[in-house]
Amino acid sequence: MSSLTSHHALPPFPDNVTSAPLVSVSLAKLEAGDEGASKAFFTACKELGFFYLDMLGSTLGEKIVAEAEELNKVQAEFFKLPNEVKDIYGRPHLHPFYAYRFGEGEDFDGKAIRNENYNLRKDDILGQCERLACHSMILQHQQLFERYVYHCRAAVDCLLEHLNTHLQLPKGTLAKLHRIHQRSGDHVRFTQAPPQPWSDDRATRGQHTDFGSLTILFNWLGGLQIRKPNTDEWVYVRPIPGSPVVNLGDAMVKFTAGILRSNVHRVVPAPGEQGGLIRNSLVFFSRPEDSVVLKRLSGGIIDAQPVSEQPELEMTADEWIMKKGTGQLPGVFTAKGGFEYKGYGALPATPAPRVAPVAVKA
Ligand SMILES: O=C(O)CCC(=O)C(=O)O
Ligand SMILES: [Fe+2]
Repeated sequence: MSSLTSHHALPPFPDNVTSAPLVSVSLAKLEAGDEGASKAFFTACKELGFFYLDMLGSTLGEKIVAEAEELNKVQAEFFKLPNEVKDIYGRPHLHPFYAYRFGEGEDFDGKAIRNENYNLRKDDILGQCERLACHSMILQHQQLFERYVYHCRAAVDCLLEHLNTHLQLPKGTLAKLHRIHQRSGDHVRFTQAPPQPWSDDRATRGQHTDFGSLTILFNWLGGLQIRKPNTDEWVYVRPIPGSPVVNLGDAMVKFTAGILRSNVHRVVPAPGEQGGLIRNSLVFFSRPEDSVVLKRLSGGIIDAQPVSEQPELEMTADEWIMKKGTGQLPGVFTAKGGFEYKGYGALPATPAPRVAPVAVKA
């Protein structure tokens, strides 16, 4: 596998930092319906909401790994474009969310730097909407993007099917909420952070849960941290060649009334020697279809989850993404059916559009 990835060309992730206890789940085994792998996967989705998806030995998985390596080169090329060129594709003028964006920082010498990301939506890539303007170098790699989207979605569909089974939902329940050819907030994200000193402020502001369903994240360097459940302890996630990190987002918590976990995480400078390098990560976010209302599903083991008297924010996936993605819903949404606002500033002034009873994790 090491020849399939470029990790060997980078300084190693240090051994002297505590790393996150992510289990490894084999995609090949899940594809083959292996019961042990499926159980371990479901446990990881409930307990941590993060795991490694080992792509080795899966034809689909190895394609995804090879394509991620190619896209990693494309993103390095994209971020090298002059700032004024990248700004053409920036938010909010191009789009409030599916666009280029940067936050300002300082390098070790106090020089201004950009921490950048660029969201490319699935519906643009697959020609399912009027395409947002993008640079010609993105268009030159159209086929690669298309293959990547189809392949990541095939892996996501496999995971959703296993979840569907464990949740004892009617066959195809989750699949029907995530049809690839319907409009949704699925997107590919390029990210880049230059070497920079630790900043408490940036670390705190960066804490988040993902908004959607399942995220497939390729890391080449450390820097991703997760907060261990029920603690204030942050631990680094060690990058493993050929095994992207998969995590669950808010939608899965809402659909399952808190059975599944969307864990808080953040990105900080890579530890050790790796901290001297530009850090890129490549993210594929899957989301429910735009028109799906984010609320608990009926059926299977979800029906046994308690219902709280507290009102729940209830809106479509599209509304949720746009509000969360543009800072209108501060705070994180984790496993207990509610927001955590601590440390995230003031609550939004206007209440959310609709309310419904909230489900609280047992
Ligand atoms: O860069 C990373 O490792 C994680 C990025 C992330 O959490 C996100 O973009 O939501
Ligand atoms: Fe994230």
